[in-house]
Amino acid sequence: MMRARSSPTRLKLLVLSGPQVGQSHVLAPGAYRLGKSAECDIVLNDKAISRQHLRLDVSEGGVKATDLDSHNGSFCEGMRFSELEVRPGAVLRLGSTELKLVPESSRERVIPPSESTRFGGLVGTSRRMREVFTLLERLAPGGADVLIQGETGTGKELCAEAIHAQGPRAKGPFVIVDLAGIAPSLIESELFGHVKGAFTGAQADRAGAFERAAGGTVFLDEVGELPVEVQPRLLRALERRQVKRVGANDYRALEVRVLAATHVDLEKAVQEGRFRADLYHRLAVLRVTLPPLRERPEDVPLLIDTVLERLGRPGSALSDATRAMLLQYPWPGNVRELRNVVEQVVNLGEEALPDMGAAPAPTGEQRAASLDLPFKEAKERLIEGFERDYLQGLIERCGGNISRAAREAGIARLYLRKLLHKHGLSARDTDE
Ligand SMILES: Nc1ncnc2c1ncn2[C@@H]1O[C@H](COP(=O)(O)OP(=O)(O)OP(=O)(O)O)[C@@H](O)[C@H]1O
Repeated sequence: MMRARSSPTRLKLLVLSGPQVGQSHVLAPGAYRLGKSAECDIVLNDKAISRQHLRLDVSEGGVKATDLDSHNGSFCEGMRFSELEVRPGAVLRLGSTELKLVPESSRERVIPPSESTRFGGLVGTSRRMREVFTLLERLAPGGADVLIQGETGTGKELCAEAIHAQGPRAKGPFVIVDLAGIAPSLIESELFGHVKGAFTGAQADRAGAFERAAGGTVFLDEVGELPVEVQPRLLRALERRQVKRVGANDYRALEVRVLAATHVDLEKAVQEGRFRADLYHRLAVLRVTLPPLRERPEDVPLLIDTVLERLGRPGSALSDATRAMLLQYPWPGNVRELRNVVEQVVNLGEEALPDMGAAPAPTGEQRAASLDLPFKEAKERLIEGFERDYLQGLIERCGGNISRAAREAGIARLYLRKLLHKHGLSARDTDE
């Protein structure tokens, strides 16, 4: 096999299940054959795998997987494929063997997927979600603080509720603080409370969220929005389990579990100086990452049924054709968007489907395909794709700041917020 002398980001293949579970294979650039035959580069002794089952072509540009006409087929995220560009994080399944592509430096270990397809209100049949359930089953009863990461709509709040409900302080209060929805100047008092006269408008003593959550759990949503000057205070509260109201002199000891969630990459925020490294490390001791829905389409059918059940509607409320369409969609707004679409279809009928809003950005191939559609539909698709590309670039350029992005694009902030919402994108709505 040919190997290049060096490669910048090497990948490895982690065997998640099957007879070789726990093994890993570093993938230098080159071609690899996977199968039961001893002649293969990666031998997998799995009865349901063909002698020569799959080929992986690894180059610096990526990894291409080609099924070698195997008897039982090759699958990725529940779909059978004959040829596929595999991105890091993807899980391939051959027979009863699952293989995950991860960076070589990854310290990720094999997590056995939970037997259960739910944890509290969270449901999911995919391996990724059942791994999350295993972590949650281990973490929740201990009562430790947990950082929950995931894109918007992936279920972070639901996850926090479930950790609280299955933790030692389940009988205590569950207090939510949405840090993105509070003016930065009021955050400290919201969290820790204040004494009368501490600032203009502080007309009486007031307990903060930490005190109100005493004996229970405080959930800090969008913790990445915490102003830098308040960050040392949160760090102190986490380390010493005590808080001081704004304007007070004394600290009060608190028995409280702290759960925090973020949809932004906090590690990047640390590198950019927007988030303190010490606070990040304290928060990230125990982490749970909820995968985006587009990486686990196997979960879509159960999620649809769960939404229908919550609406008190039978599974037959959605036709097979609609279900098939929902399976194809990339869900930029994740489970929240799926829930909204199912509700819309149930209430307005299946003709509501073409107005699903956030159409995916069309690839070159899809753009060409849309030339076959009726003019109006083709035009709408292209515009949606353009909007999404434009907004993504804009938000990235403006560091996620809505005010700056609206100024740069020459549109009103409210309109920009609506557009972002429509496309399941998020940004910070703060005044600079
Ligand atoms: N795995 C899941 N199973 C069932 N329902 C889910 C799941 N994930 C999310 N939901 C539902 O999707 C909606 C959005 O979830 P939630 O509010 O917890 O997301 P979030 O990650 O906190 O979003 P944001 O970052 O925008 O605050 C809720 O209605 C929630 O009940």
